[in-house]
Amino acid sequence: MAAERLARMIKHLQPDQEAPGVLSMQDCRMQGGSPGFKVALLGASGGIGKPLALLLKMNPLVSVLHLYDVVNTPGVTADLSHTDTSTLVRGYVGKDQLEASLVGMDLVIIPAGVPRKPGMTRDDLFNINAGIVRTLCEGVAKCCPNAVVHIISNPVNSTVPIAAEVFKRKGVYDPRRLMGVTSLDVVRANTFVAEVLGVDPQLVDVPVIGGHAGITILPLLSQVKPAYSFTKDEVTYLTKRIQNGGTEVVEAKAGAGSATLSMAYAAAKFADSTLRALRGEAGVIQCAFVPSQVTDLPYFASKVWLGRNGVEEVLPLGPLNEYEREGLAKLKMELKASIEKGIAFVARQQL
Ligand SMILES: NC(=O)C1=CN([C@@H]2O[C@H](COP(=O)(O)OP(=O)(O)OC[C@H]3O[C@@H](n4cnc5c(N)ncnc54)[C@H](O)[C@@H]3O)[C@@H](O)[C@H]2O)C=CC1
Ligand SMILES: O=C([O-])CC(=O)C(=O)O
Repeated sequence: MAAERLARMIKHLQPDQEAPGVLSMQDCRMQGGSPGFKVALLGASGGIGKPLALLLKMNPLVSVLHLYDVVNTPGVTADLSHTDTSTLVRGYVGKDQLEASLVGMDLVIIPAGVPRKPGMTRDDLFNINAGIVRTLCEGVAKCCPNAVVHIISNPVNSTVPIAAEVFKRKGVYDPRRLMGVTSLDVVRANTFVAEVLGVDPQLVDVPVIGGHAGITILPLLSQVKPAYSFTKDEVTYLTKRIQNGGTEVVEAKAGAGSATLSMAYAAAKFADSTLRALRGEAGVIQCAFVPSQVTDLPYFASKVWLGRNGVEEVLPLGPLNEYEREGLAKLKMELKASIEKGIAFVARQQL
């Protein structure tokens, strides 16, 4: 049988090396294995990284998965490589291996960086995470400048502008290929709205716009699907709970970090949508924090149409009610400051 013949040809695969003198896993794929995308996960040993790596390895669209971190990727990779899905997983550890982890990648997902503890804002993470995102994006610019990049590291409202400025400085910027991951806000909104409506959350779709911190997270409950007319109290409760979802988890974890499992779930869904769109599937629409012209801010989260090139079109916000218009007016000042902080950070750097 073909599968047995291939199995005999692959004697033993170490995470980072192909067995000498036998067909490489890549060769085997070229002889009939499932084609797919090459995905790198930077920050793969962390609270988000590990479950996200598992979910990506279970995705048939991912043919090669590179796990990069400054610690522990050999163990994570060895463990994950024993799961019987066809995705080839390789591990890379330490900054000397960053470039090798990035060469040839189609999609790079970045959850590297420190998480919040109770009492902190996402902006309190800026001083550490800004430099991490900058360095990782320099690697992307050098080794896989055409890759789509998903930024998870907080504060997303600043780290996405940081990534963009790095790519601009390196001459590889394509706004269609840079996305801040805000899908957890949508996942939370769907869950909390479904609780109020008493329906399956999989049937609910709430667009969430703005950014990814506090009041910059603005659910558009007037556009919920299936259509529903919430009371004023329901709108206030749901909006605050969605805006506070991250803090709710940070407080419950009491110093042990922030959302990891729900974030991995949301990131895996967003990655799957992106890959389906890159493959040519029509009609893929998700919310993301992207370079945008739908408001007067240069970056904004809203529904985007994903396609073969990444973001094909940033969709208009649609009709907002008075509560949402007020929320939008309030969030813009905070979001503007966070965006400018990211841009100013890169302007001060020698890249
Ligand atoms: N966009 C969103 O909706 C969400 C964003 N986050 C953010 O994601 C980030 C990661 O969160 P967790 O996984 O819980 O944190 P964690 O501390 O568990 O894991 C972070 C990982 O990044 C690694 N790392 C640190 N510096 C690195 C570098 N220079 N290169 C590569 N890897 C590096 C660490 O070794 C660690 O394994 C945080 O900034 C957090 O605020 C968290 C939840 C939701
Ligand atoms: O709240 C945090 O620090 C992590 C995060 O972004 C979220 O859970 O939405």
